[in-house]
Amino acid sequence: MKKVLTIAGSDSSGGAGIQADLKAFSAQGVFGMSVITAVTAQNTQGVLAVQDIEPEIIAKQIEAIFEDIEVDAVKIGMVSRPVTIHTIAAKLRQYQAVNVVLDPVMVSKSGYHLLQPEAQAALVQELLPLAALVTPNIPEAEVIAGMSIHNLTDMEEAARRIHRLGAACVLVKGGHLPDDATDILYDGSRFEYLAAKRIATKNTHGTGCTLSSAIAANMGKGCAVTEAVKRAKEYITIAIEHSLAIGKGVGPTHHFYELYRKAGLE
Ligand SMILES: Nc1ncnc2c1ncn2[C@@H]1O[C@H](COP(=O)(O)OP(=O)(O)OP(=O)(O)O)[C@@H](O)[C@H]1O
Ligand SMILES: Cc1ncc(COP(=O)(O)O)c(N)n1
Repeated sequence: MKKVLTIAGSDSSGGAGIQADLKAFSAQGVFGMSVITAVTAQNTQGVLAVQDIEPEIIAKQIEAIFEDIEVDAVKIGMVSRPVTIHTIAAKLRQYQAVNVVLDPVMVSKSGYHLLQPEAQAALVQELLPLAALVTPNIPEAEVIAGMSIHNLTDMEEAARRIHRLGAACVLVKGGHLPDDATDILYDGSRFEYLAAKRIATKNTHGTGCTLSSAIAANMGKGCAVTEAVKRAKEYITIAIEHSLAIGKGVGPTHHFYELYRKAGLE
């Protein structure tokens, strides 16, 4: 079985972060492992509090895994602060981690700054060059590329700029634009459009976490980036179609729908 690691924050409500990542890994049939960077007290309505994990413990978690287990892919999510980023980058370089997918989480759907603004530069300088793929949403792509994005042409230009900053491939996600949910993948030479009809639901908590984890899982299974992104896009679309009206706010996606359907448990 392939073994895939998520380095991210814990979401107590189970819709985003580490919890979403591990559910997506299981649904994709890979063995999931986790390095927790921060513990958030969070639900479908917002983030109440965050406790960052000390860098020594983050480093030890990474060491514990890489010293013992072969890691087929790594997904990086919430990284909070500069010292967290330095620690993760140094350890991933030390262990020559492969198939690194970076979801540059900045602000939660509820508006909480999960990445301190002063950590943005470190994320770009230290984590982007380690990434086989980076998956910014529109606001994140705007910050990293230093431009505003209103349409698909702007998304292409942002992808070019982010590629120049050191990421091997860039997936700019269109979930935040008003039209169809079209994402654009750029590998430094060509653009690939991944289109899906916009699903009318408010329950999109953790969509970016789920997508990047499903991509990492498929890369861990040996897919090239384009194939991994195509499979993950199909997965996130089904997970949003069957998203769950849990809680009073923005509910989570439904990871196990496909498995339930196949087993006749729907
Ligand atoms: N309403 C929707 N219908 C269909 N697909 C959607 C919808 N909203 C988002 N998506 C898709 O979900 C994936 C995640 O995109 P999105 O832009 O929401 O990421 P994100 O903002 O990083 O997510 P999050 O911050 O919630 O983890 C993309 O493939 C996007 O196209
Ligand atoms: C621990 C953690 N990681 C990532 C997100 C982003 O997800 P969203 O934008 O849906 O709030 C989150 N809310 N919490």
